[in-house]
Amino acid sequence: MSSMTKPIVVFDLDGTLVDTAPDLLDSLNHCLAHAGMAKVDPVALRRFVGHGARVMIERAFEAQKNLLSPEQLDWLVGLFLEHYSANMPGRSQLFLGAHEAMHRLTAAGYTLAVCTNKFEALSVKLLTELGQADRFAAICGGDTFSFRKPDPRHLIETIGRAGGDPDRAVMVGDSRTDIDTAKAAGIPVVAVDFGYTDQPVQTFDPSRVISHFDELTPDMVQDLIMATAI
Ligand SMILES: O=C(O)COP(=O)(O)O
Ligand SMILES: [Mg+2]
Repeated sequence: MSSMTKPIVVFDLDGTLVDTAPDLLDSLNHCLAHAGMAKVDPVALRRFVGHGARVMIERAFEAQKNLLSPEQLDWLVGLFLEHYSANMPGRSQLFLGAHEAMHRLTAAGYTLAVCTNKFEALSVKLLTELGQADRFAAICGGDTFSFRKPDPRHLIETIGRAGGDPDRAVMVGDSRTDIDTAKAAGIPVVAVDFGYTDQPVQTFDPSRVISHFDELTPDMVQDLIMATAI
């Protein structure tokens, strides 16, 4: 571990940094309407997100007993991407206090990065349109590598691209996927309880749970890194 390497905080995107659900829902419903299927409501969406657009669409169709062929799924993913990308940033906004929390961490000497199962191009575009992309030393999506969360390599390689050290890193996420990923990587994980999960995040035993970004302080992050450094 080099003393020159800055400690790093890696954020999940959908449901953690940015409240994207209204736009994901609009674009998913656009696909369902095209296929003559019923719309999904915001509560049901929570069961479908977390593993990228392809899995979201597949699960939404499965829930209506519609099993898609790979060709149909390809077509629907294309339809989704076109609609979602064209309407971006839509109603998506940073969660309350996220801006200030990132600013505090950067001022305290932390590197920031994003590790998301969203497509990389969509993630970069969304963060750019929200004026946030420049804060991050790396933005790695579900298609950046040949593996993605919950594979711990997605997190480890994101840290690598950002010039960080996995021994001085903390993950922040909203789902079981994020918590499992961080645990498998041996990295402490702060769970937000306002994101997209159909079970309470406490169920998955994260290192900490926060209900507002005001709670994510440099002191908390440092304590978590110190606790794993022994
Ligand atoms: O959009 C998804 O399904 C997952 O995205 P996330 O990894 O940023 O939560
Ligand atoms: Mg998420």
